[in-house]
Amino acid sequence: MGRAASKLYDAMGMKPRSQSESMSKSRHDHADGGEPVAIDQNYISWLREHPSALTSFNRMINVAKGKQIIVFLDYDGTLSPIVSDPERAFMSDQMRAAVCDISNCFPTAIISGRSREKVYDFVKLDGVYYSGSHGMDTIGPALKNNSYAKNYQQRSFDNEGNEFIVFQPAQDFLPAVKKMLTEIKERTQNIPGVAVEDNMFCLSVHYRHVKDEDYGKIEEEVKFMLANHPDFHLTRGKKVLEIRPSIKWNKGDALKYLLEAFGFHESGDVFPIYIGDDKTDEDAFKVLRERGEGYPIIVSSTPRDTVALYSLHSPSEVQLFLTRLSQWGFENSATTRRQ
Ligand SMILES: O=P(O)(O)OC[C@H]1O[C@H](O[C@H]2O[C@H](CO)[C@@H](O)[C@H](O)[C@H]2O)[C@H](O)[C@@H](O)[C@@H]1O
Repeated sequence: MGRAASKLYDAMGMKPRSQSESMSKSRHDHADGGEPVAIDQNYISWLREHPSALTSFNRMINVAKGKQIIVFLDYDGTLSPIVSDPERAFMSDQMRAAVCDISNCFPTAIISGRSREKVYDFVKLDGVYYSGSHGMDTIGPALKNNSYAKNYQQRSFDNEGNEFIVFQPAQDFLPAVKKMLTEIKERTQNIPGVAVEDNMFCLSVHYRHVKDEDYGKIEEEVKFMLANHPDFHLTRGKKVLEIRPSIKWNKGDALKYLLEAFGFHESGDVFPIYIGDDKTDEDAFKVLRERGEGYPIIVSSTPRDTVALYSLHSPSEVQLFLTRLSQWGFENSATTRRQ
């Protein structure tokens, strides 16, 4: 193990396991050439409050034993690294294999700010449930009765004849979103570097490639447009302004909806794991904290304000975590359930 890595673990009072050892090595191994390494003390302190889900793995499994594990994943920044072109946020084949293995062990859903179709195009796995538009467009298993508005749920069948439900609680907003898509494209077309992404029930206005001095113009245009659409509001993500319908529905509500659809509404027998990197994932972390169950995990390489209890440093660590979890799932298939 690298000198810096062992220093990090010493500082945290932890004895690294073999898997986390190799991951720490890639993060902190620059010291092996003899050069002094600056370890971010703030990150180390933050890690004490949000321990690595890899180093806490055995503790987690002890609590999860006998319960139904359900895995919820964000997409950008969690399953794929943040890249400069949103159209090229591809997932690696290794990550796809890890998610595929997980979905063969436990019910698995991906909840993203992107449109549901776009996430499916990136992930391309059929054994996974998808929720797009920050949870406003969710495919879940078909429960006979659930407590959600029937008029926003549509029953359907996949190619193998399995029944599922598409739940779109923001359906009434669709015509307005389409109009706003055209309007915001026109309003920002002369600002170099802007990219508008159609996420079906939400719109993303990306400014990653916009000059700092032009940022104000984008915000102004978005706010000007929103002034005429009081049913919508603005949220902020990573170099992106997001226009969303003002309904009380977010990734946390989608998580609750899916838990009920999986048959675990108010059940003490479930162990939901949610992994995400963005502000919008905090709503899902909150739900797990309020329910007092499961494992909210933030993906971050820097100290961040979060209600998540555990952390992973990067998508590569997410992959390690999923691989380790599915290995445990396969080895303990008698004590785990796959719906
Ligand atoms: O909920 P998520 O799956 O995390 O989606 C949130 C937004 O992610 C995407 O944008 C972010 O990732 C891009 C690719 O790495 C990056 O270029 C961009 O700057 C980030 O903001 C996606 O394009 C958005 O539509 C999602 O809302």
